[in-house]
Amino acid sequence: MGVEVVVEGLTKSFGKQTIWRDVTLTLPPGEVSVMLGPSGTGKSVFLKSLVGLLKPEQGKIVINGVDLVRCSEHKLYEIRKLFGVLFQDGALFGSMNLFDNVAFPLREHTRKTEAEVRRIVLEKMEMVGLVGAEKKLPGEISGGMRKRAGLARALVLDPEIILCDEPDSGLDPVRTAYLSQLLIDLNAQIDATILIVTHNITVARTVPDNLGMLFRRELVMFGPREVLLTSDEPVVEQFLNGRRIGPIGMSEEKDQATMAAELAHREAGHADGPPDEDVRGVVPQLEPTPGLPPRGAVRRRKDRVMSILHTLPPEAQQGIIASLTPEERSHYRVMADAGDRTGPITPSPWPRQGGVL
Ligand SMILES: Nc1ncnc2c1ncn2[C@@H]1O[C@H](COP(=O)(O)OP(=O)(O)OP(=O)(O)O)[C@@H](O)[C@H]1O
Repeated sequence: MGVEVVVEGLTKSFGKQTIWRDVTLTLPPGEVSVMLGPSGTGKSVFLKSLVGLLKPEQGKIVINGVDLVRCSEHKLYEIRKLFGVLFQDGALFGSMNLFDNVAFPLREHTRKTEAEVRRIVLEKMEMVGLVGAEKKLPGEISGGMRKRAGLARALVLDPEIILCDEPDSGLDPVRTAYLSQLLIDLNAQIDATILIVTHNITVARTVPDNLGMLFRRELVMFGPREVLLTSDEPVVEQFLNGRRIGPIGMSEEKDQATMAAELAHREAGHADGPPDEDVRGVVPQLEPTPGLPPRGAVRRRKDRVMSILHTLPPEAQQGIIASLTPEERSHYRVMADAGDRTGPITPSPWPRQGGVL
């Protein structure tokens, strides 16, 4: 199973520019999380900090009891082996074919024989649907294939934590849907902890167990997907709906006067793109492809989320309860019309036999 990543009070600056401050969140083991945020809010800096490529000035990143911010280079090297990272552009070596690109971490970091390297590389290339493309150069394949090759390379050291920086950038909506399914299938197969940075709202609504957002140098929220998907925070509403009107501006946040002027223009009839559609709300989460094992994280997450249900906003509670099966409702002792719970839930034991949940 993937490992837990605990981030506490993390602050990162470059010179006088604070990128974000006091970020606290936990990536639960084996769960899939997505981090949203307008361009330039430091999502990539956050991923690079998690893997130890950048050093935050304050706070902790604790993995397996080791604080990456303060540990020795030797410990950092050991902890880094738990990670597989898919960088934004795939970061493939242009002069190496896909096989050698994917084999690179194995040849660099392990003493495996060429026969073992071959077996592992072909296994991972099959997982991402690249069998037969081993001899191609990165320049000879499509962007989607490059992403998948980057993912295969991120998988060769059997990572327990996978970080994906905009895995969908440059992909068409259909390829993005395939990539989303691939990430969920991978999670079902290897149960790794996954953090994805994306601007794609469909990915954010359908892939993760947890959702977070960075804005104005802070973590606006991070938690079960239902919380962000039903939030009325203006910045969340603007971002999910892709609207111009709201606190996010072209280069930075807007001041109150600009926001008021934009609203006045709209009220005076200025066309502002498509009609006001609100995509907020909880939609079903992607499931692994039939035939694959169920995701181990699903049951663990349900137990975790139900234990904190009473602390969540009523809309999120309703979204969570609506997604429960009848067996789960009875296990968690939830009434059909429940919502807006104010006290913790005491689950009853799972039945010995009975349907798969
Ligand atoms: N090594 C660095 N030195 C100085 N500033 C940096 C460095 N890396 C990133 N930054 C700055 O940190 C800020 C956040 O950058 P980052 O790439 O993390 O944003 P992002 O949220 O991932 O943006 P996007 O969504 O556009 O990819 C930017 O202002 C960037 O210029």
